[in-house]
Amino acid sequence: MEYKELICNQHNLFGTISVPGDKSISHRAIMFGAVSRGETIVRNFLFGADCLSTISCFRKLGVRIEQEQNEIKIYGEGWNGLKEPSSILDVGNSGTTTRLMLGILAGRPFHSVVIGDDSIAKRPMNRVVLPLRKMGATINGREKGNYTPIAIQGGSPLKSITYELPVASAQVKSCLLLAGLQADGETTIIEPTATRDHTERMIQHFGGELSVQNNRITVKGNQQLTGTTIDVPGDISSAAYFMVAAAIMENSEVILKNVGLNPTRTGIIDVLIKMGADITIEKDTNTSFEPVGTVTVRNSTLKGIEISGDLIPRLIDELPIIALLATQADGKTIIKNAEELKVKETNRIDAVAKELSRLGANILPTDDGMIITGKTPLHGETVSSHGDHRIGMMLGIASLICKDKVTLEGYEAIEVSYPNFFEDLQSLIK
Ligand SMILES: O=C(O)C1=C[C@@H](OP(=O)(O)O)[C@@H](O)[C@H](O)C1
Ligand SMILES: C=C(OP(=O)(O)O)C(=O)O
Repeated sequence: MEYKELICNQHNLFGTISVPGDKSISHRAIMFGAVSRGETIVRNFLFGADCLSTISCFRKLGVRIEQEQNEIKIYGEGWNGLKEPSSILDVGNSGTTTRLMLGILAGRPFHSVVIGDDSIAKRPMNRVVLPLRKMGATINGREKGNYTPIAIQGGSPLKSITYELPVASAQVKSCLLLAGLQADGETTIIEPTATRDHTERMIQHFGGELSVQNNRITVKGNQQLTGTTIDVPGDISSAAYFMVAAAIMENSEVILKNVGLNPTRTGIIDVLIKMGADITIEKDTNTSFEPVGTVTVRNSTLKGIEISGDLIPRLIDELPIIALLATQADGKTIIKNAEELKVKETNRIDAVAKELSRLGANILPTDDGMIITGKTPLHGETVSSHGDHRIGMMLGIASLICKDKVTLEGYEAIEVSYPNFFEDLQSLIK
């Protein structure tokens, strides 16, 4: 566990940055490139630990993936280009890699074993294992297949299904769409609430067929995809830390370029607007399959709001930094319907409440979210990332407004999605 003394007692943040590539899109670019025929070029790929785990797994599955300067080249040979791995597929800390890859492996005629770190070993896999078994895959694992290590044997032709998701999860939806692309017949996934649609966009970008009607997504089986070029937008989940920092620090203005503005991901912008933040959005015109633009945030007076319902999947990973934002807003912020936070890299309801309370925030964990009462001044303390990148970065921003020294335990966790987070933050401190 590494300790880092964080930057504290700052009053303004000023400048322009481009955050690194989107994590969800980077994972998918590797996976779709790997199962397509022909070359795929990925620009602005996120070189974070999670996406590197995806590359390492697909290399073990026999796919040639090369890094050339800042680009990744994937030499796909179609679904049949994947080969039985001779060693365990290690997903590290990445839930996205685990769940999406299982959807691909379910249709491949070989045996593989998937393992990850201690956090992955606690994250529920039944949400993908049960429907994949319905489609015909043989999956075994700890606690009847709910936890890694998981062994999967594909081979028998996959049966298409119509499946209503019990939880709003883009990972489960994507896993089943990836299996559905290899199945006989049409697979339909019904979502309770819209979740990020990067997989749907990517299927079409790689030349596949897909139809979306309201909350029903249908893919035809036995589809062969074709390699393409992907420009990964900047990750709005990473940009969120600087949006919040600029909103809560006196005399600040941060301009974020090339931020992904897919409407299934922009809940953080809706929240900032509703709380009274000074924020402007300028969409780029020459966007490809994912919208991007420039987001400018300046300091302003903020008020507490309720965050619940359909909004939750549109900002699920931003809730730790939104909790910090709420500590600097007047009145109560109530976060509801966010029980999914309990099964992320750590239990994010408990971790956020515990660490922000240590810094002096008034925050009450609830069964499906939290209640934050502001505005509270924050003070220095030793805090922990709980091995979770999003908690680590949220505390990195919190320390900026703490009066005195904050030490972060487990700061190496931020490698997962934003290896240069502290360097980029430092560049905005004037
Ligand atoms: O599909 C994806 O890329 C992701 C979906 C979300 O997870 P769930 O599908 O579990 O909600 C999100 O929390 C995760 O960071 C990335
Ligand atoms: C939950 C996250 O990722 P994953 O599920 O891929 O581990 C995240 O990045 O916040």
